Parts: sequence; structure tokens; C-alpha cells
Amino acid sequence: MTEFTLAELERIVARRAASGDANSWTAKLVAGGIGKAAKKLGEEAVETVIASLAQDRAAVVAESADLLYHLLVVLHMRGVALDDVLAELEGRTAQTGLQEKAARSEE
Ligand SMILES: N=c1c2ncn([C@@H]3O[C@H](COP(=O)(O)OP(=O)(O)OP(=O)(O)O)[C@@H](O)[C@H]3O)c2ncn1[C@@H]1O[C@H](COP(=O)(O)O)[C@@H](O)[C@H]1O
Repeated sequence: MTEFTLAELERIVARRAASGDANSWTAKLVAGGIGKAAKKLGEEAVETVIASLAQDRAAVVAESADLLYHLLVVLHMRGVALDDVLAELEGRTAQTGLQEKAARSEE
């Protein structure tokens, strides 16, 4: 299992966004503005849907990776931390009372 985390990718995105590096896709996306970045995110979402409907596992993995990366870029541009999203998800889990059950089933 990989040890790579979305938190790590979030930090990379922040670093590359600020780099101004002409070779950086992240810097290019950020320089293009939220409209273009959000449109790209939408395209990646659609490509993920198409891949999932085609039952193409490799494509689902690749498109999901594109989707998560572009989501992190848009979150960065909007000043939303990944932690805020995770806290929202955690809150929903707590609401349904499933958090403890999930933890127990791992024991
Ligand atoms: N995870 C990604 C990542 N996923 C996708 N992409 C880029 O997103 C771009 C768009 O993807 P597409 O599939 O749409 O490919 P495309 O050829 O541009 O297609 P179209 O424009 O024709 O639609 C491509 O240039 C991909 O390289 C990514 N670019 C960067 N990262 C991460 O960000 C880090 C920093 O990258 P740079 O900012 O480029 O230094 C990298 O080390 C990676 O960890």
C-alpha cells in the first residue's frame, strides 16, 4: 500500500502554485484563473464518469487521480484546506454514528 497522501499532494500543489515555474501545470492552471481551473475540474469529473461506465479499471484509476489533483488545485485557489473537507466528512460520519462502528470493525 502506498504511503502517499492527499495532504502531501496538497502541499505540493501549494508549492508549485507559488513557483511561477513555466513548466508547472499547477502554476499554469492557477495563473489561468478559477474559471479555467474549475472547467478543467469538471472535465476530469466527466472523464471519471465515462471511465467508470466503461468498466475500465485502469482508466478509472487514472481519471480519479486527475480528478483529485484538479480538485486540490481548485480548493487551493479558493483557500479551502483539505482538512476543512475532511472535517465536513468526519462530521457527517459522526452524525450517522458510524464512526465508532467502522473503528470497531477494524479491530
Ligand atoms: N497529479 C498531478 C497531475 N495530474 C494531472 N496533471 C496534469 O494535468 C494536465 C491535464 O490533464 P489531461 O488529462 O487533461 O491531459 P491534457 O493532455 O492536458 O489534455 P487536454 O488539455 O487535451 O484535455 C496534464 O498536463 C497533466 O500532466 C497533473 N499535474 C501535476 N500533478 C501533481 O502536481 C505535481 C506538480 O506538478 P507541476 O505543477 O506540473 O510541477 C506533480 O509532481 C504531481 O504530483
